[in-house]
Order: sequence, then C-alpha cells, then structure tokens
Amino acid sequence: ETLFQTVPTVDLTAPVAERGATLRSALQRWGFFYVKNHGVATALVDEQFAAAKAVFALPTEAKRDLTFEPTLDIGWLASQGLDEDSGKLDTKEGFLLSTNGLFRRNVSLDLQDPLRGSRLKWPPVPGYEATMRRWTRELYALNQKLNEALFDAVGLDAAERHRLASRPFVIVKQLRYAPTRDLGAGAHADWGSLTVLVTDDVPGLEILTEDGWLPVPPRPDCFIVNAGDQVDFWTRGFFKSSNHRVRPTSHQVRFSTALFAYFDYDVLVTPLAEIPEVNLSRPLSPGITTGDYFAFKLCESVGKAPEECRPSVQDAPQGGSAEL
Ligand SMILES: O=C(O)CCC(=O)C(=O)O
Ligand SMILES: [Fe+2]
Repeated sequence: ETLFQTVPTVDLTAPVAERGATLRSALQRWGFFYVKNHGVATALVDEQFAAAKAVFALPTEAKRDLTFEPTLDIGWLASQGLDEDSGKLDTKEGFLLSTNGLFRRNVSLDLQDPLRGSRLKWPPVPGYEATMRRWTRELYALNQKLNEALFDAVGLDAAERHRLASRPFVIVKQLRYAPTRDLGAGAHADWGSLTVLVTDDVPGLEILTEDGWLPVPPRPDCFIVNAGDQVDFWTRGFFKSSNHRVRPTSHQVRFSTALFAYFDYDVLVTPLAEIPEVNLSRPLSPGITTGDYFAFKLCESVGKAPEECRPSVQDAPQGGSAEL
C-alpha cells in the first residue's frame, strides 16, 4: 500500500469549502500537504535559491563571522541536529533570519517588511538583502493565506483568528544538505503553527507514518506545508505535528528554504474547546504563549533538562554563546 500513498495537494485557489476539506483531511492524517497556486513567482523562488547558494559558498571564515547569536536575528548555523533514532549528527547547515527578535517582544511588525526592526548583519553577497526581504514578505503573506485555510478548516471565529495570528512570528531558514547519503536532517517535529518548505528538485524529505517513512518528493510548482507542535497542541491532536527527516537518496547537494511560522509571539495559545464534527479525545490543558513555548523548545534542543527550561524570559540573555 505504502507505494501508492502520497500526501494530498491543497489548491489555494479552490473554493473555500473544497480547500478546507482537503487541508483538514491532510493535516488530520499526515500533518503534511502540498500547496499549489500559492502565488509566489517562480522567478522569485529561483532568485532566493541563487541567494542561498551564494551565502553557503562564502568561505568558512566569512560564515563564521556571521554565526547566529542571541543579539542578532540573522546568522549562520553550522548544523548539527542530533537524529533521535541513530544519535548521529546530521549534515545540514543553515542560515536563518527572524522577524521580531528571537528573545524580544514583537511590538511593531511591519507586514510590508517583516524583517524591519530585526537586528541583522547581512552577509557580503550582492543583492542578498533585497532578495531576502522580498522573500520574507511574500512568504509571510502566504503564511497568512494558509492560516485562513487552517482557521476555516476548524470553523474559527473572526475574533479568535485575529487574536492568534494578526502578527505571526516567523523564522526563515535557508538550508544546504551536504552531498552525502548520510542523514541530512534528523527525525524531528517542527515547533510552530505551519511550516512552508520550498525545496529544489533533489528528493530527500520523508515523514513518519503508521506504516513507516513515506517520501514526500518535490513536485513542480508546489511547496510543502506541515503542521507544527503549536497546531497539534491547539487542535488537541486532531491535526498532527508529524515527525520528519531528510534522507538524501543521491549524492547531490540539496537546498531547501523553510518558513517556520508561529502564532503571534505574545499570544496565549489555548487548546480548542471544540472542532465541528470532531470528537476530541485529548483533554483540555492550560495554554502557553508562543514566546514561552519557543524558549522552552530552544532550551530543550540544546540538551537542557525540562526544569532548566522554565519559560518566561522575554529579553535577550546577557553574554554567553548561542547553541542554536
Ligand atoms: O529540507 C527539508 O526538506 C526539511 C527541513 C526541515 O524539516 C526543517 O528544517 O525543519
Ligand atoms: Fe522540519
């Protein structure tokens, strides 16, 4: 059966009811879907990948100068996620940009330039800044459309839509996977609301299903969207935050760029009391803000114990080095 399974495609231009029904069944069963007619021009996708390639091609010294740290909202990550299954380090390297200060409040996010106000140190690549500002704006807008579809799919009222996601917190992360067959990204779930993944044409992404690992290969003109932990928590498990990984099947370099979206940074995310026509089995639990959940996951991801990861820090940590 596995051979013929594939995650569904949501057409963003389809009638609302159809779009909602596809999204709903996709997130319920897989936690993933392809999105087509997403509105982002192919030329911009190409331009963004050219920018990513140029950044990763910088000499290691130059990249080290750009190493991500908590006083910046941009920076290079020399990998290395730990795969939960094998205990081995993965091979990806990343370059991230964030909207609103990873450790600060997002007070005045500019929807036309979501990176405005971020503390950014741009890499010495001509055109990079302009391309990435545009990319972030367009993907930010796409995330808002996807949120509409998500909210339609659970029948959310207007006030609650506004409360949860009028100024979402996002992180853009460009990724480069080394040309080896080693695990590119270890098994993990994403932390936020929705992730939009734009990949080149090299396969590698796999999602964990009841029947094992299912490849989610690139499809022309489609992006890949998945639900993160916040959506799983908020829908009490109705929509899944599925584990996934990147396992290259060829010795080709692979590039992908993710938009990790969250609900608004300061909003208290509380589990839904009800979803029409759904019998929610997971009990209600207290809410947590995006900022607190993010800080908790970040702390946990650097190997700290849960009791060391008590949420609430809204200001940049003083001194110390980032291990993100
Ligand atoms: O590159 C990919 O296809 C997936 C990346 C990913 O899952 C992540 O960075 O969270
Ligand atoms: Fe992921």
